[in-house]
Amino acid sequence: MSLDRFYPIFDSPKWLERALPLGVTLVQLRIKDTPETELRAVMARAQALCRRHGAVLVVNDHWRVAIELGCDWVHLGQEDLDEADLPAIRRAGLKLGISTHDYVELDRALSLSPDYVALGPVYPTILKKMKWQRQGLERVTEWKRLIGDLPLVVIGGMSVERAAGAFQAGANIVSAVTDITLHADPEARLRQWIETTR
Ligand SMILES: Cc1ncc(COP(=O)(O)OP(=O)(O)O)c(N)n1
Ligand SMILES: Cc1nc(C(=O)O)sc1CCOP(=O)(O)O
Ligand SMILES: [Mg+2]
Repeated sequence: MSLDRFYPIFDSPKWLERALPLGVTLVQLRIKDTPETELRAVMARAQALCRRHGAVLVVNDHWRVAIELGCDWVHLGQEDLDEADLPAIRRAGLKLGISTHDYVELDRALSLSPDYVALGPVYPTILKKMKWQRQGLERVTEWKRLIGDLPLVVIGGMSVERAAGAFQAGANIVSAVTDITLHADPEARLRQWIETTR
């Protein structure tokens, strides 16, 4: 099953209630600083919403909860990989997306047979402090050459206006957070994203 080209990331199921009815079909729930007991209920809510709308849910970081709930996808960064039980993740049938920011991380990611590779930050991001400088579109093209047929997700400072350039450079999927969540009219912005990427 191929993934949609638009991949928004949200920090609450409340956002899914707004985005899924508009036609978003691939979404990540990225929740930080929430106790695992509470997390389970939040993820279960997200999972139910995605199932109802026929959307793919990617659980960021919380692979144990993803296994417990029988989710389909998990996204892990390099630090997450240090403590993740990859055989358990695979036994549970979870598909795996992995973040990369340089060649060493890409080598490691590819050695783990991911189901997509993410590259970032393509442009500067205001969402979180990162030690990585902007990668730029040339790096997107290089990453696509290096990973071949694996889906390439690009992230970091992405916007509706920047999506076409990223696709031309070789990205398969564009991921975004603040371009939507900080927009004055997030629903209108989501509609623009869907129009631009379909
Ligand atoms: C699609 C996508 N790409 C990259 C990330 C970042 O993951 P990670 O490096 O683990 O950082 P956190 O998001 O956990 O802060 C992502 N979540 N999704
Ligand atoms: C969560 C995340 N990971 C990144 C990476 O490069 O791995 S950039 C990023 C933030 C994306 O938010 P925005 O679309 O608002 O820039
Ligand atoms: Mg992470």
